[in-house]
Amino acid sequence: MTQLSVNLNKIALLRNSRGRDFPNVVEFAKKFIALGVHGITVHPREDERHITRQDARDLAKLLADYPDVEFNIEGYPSEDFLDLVEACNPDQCTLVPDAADQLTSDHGWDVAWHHELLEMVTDRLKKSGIRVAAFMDPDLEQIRRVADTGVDRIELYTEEYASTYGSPQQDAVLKKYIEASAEAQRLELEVNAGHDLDSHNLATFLTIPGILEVSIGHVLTVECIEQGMPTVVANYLDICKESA
Ligand SMILES: CC(=O)[C@@H](O)[C@H](O)COP(=O)(O)O
Ligand SMILES: NCC(=O)COP(=O)(O)O
Repeated sequence: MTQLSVNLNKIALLRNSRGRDFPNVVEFAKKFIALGVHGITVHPREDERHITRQDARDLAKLLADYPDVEFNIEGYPSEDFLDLVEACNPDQCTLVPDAADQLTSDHGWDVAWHHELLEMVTDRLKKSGIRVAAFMDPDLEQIRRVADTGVDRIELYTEEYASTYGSPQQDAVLKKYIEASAEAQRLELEVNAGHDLDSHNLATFLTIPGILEVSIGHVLTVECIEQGMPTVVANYLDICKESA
């Protein structure tokens, strides 16, 4: 069964839009946990446009009381980010090659350029007992290169899958992800996935064998506004239960 990790970035974005602590990110984490999600994901960006460093610390404190709920912190491994991750000590850190001015995450690592950085950061975080994942395109050559950096997992960047879902390109694109996931597992890398997954496209994606975790936030948040959190979370958990 694939684990569902809910990304709280957009709850924080709403909170930041009014200059007071409402909606409260920790309270929404509790609501999602009460509905049965397996994990909480946040992506504290340098400009704190949504999740702040304090949010991450507050969530770390909350999740210490929920040992069965995983905490995943995503971000670019700057010194400031790494200090925050070590202070929060999450179950997992997902390394994302985002520049500070990017609108959102839109590519995986180019390991040829960043091999040394990934190797050094991974070694540092694993010494704290943190599982390390690398945010990757479904690119076989990049996945082969990342295998010897020491990362435990990859997170497949699924925007291309989501944007072609339901189009004539769907099957060819899905095949790329099937092959990328299989190659990662052949190299003894575990596989997560995320970005633009939603309640319509997720079930087909989870026909790919061995997807351990999906992290979902943007569309899930909108679906919760439309349909209510209980209905939406129950639907995602049902889909995750049926994963290959
Ligand atoms: C890494 C990834 O694809 C997402 O987890 C990312 O956190 C999205 O960031 P925004 O919510 O800032 O678009
Ligand atoms: N790693 C993906 C994630 O955490 C959430 O991505 P999205 O669902 O907000 O696109």
